Amino acid sequence: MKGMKMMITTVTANPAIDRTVIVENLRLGSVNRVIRSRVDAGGKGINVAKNLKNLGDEVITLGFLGPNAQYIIDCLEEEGIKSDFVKIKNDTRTNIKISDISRGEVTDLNEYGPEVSEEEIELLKESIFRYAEKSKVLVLSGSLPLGVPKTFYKEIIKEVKNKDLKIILDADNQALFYGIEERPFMIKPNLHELEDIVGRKLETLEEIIEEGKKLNKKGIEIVAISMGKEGSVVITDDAVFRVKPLKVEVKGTVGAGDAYVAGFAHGIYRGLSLEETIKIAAALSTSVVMKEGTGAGTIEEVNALKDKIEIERIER
Ligand SMILES: Nc1ncnc2c1ncn2[C@@H]1O[C@H](COP(=O)(O)OP(=O)(O)O)[C@@H](O)[C@H]1O
Ligand SMILES: O=P(O)(O)OC[C@H]1O[C@](O)(COP(=O)(O)O)[C@@H](O)[C@@H]1O
Repeated sequence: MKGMKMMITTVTANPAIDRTVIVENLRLGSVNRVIRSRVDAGGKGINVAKNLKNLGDEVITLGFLGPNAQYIIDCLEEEGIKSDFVKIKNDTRTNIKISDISRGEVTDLNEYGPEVSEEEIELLKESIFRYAEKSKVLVLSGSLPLGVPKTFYKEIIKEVKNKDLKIILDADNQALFYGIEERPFMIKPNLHELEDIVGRKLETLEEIIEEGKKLNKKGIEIVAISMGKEGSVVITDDAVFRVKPLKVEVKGTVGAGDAYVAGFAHGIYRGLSLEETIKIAAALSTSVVMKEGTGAGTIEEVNALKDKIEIERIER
């Protein structure tokens, strides 16, 4: 077993305590009553790890964690998820999610996150390098807290990239822009993030696919573009797939993108076919939108939804 790559590592540079408040007919500038509220351990890599643990994969999650974030550690321990965070001086952020059940909309108020020092950044980098050696899949997700250079993901990809380690990058803006330059194995921008990096609005599916293909041509093997209630498209060297959304009762969309990424990490880790992987990703993310708060999907939910996912091979 020595030297075998056994695990998936997820990185959350900017974890969050997600506080979801459920309201009816949110009125800005007025007093609103909160019907109920909940707190979840959040942040993209943490959510990916929660889904992967539910699917039975060997996963560890890394990142920065402030002195106020014992709650996150407790949640992860309770779910049996391994973690190895760099403990930092400043507090982890709290992200507020206002879920308006009358309109079926969630409004996210995401903080920038704590200021992180150069020494703390070095510690996380070293830790990622160490775990990458033992990993088959490395998931780099989410925003970067203050003080972390926008080239952070790019530098990591450059250092650890090799044919035995598949890197999934799920970031936005400059962190994604620079990260792409080192050609991770996969990226999963949502439509808005894709528009940000291409610098224009994309009105049609053809335009979206065109831009996805350009990214694939740069050497990114899987470009998955998620489009919320419109489903997703997946572009590889060999094919373009349109993944139809399922019509379900939506209770909260927070964590849907992370579940989608987890589905891919799972499929890649287990060597599943691309079509099976896409179905798992779509099923996991669908199960998350059917839950309040920052949800994660389960094996039972994936099994119940997976075969309902329709995938259309549109070209190549
Ligand atoms: N309203 C919705 N109805 C059904 N499925 C949804 C809905 N919103 C998201 N999803 C599922 O979750 C996936 C990821 O959602 P998306 O909102 O694009 O990600 P992100 O959270 O990264 O913005 C979609 O491709 C789809 O499978
Ligand atoms: O790191 P970012 O981009 O600020 O996003 C953090 C937020 O995104 C989440 O990870 C959810 O992400 P998705 O809805 O894209 O899956 C929350 O848990 C967290 O509050």
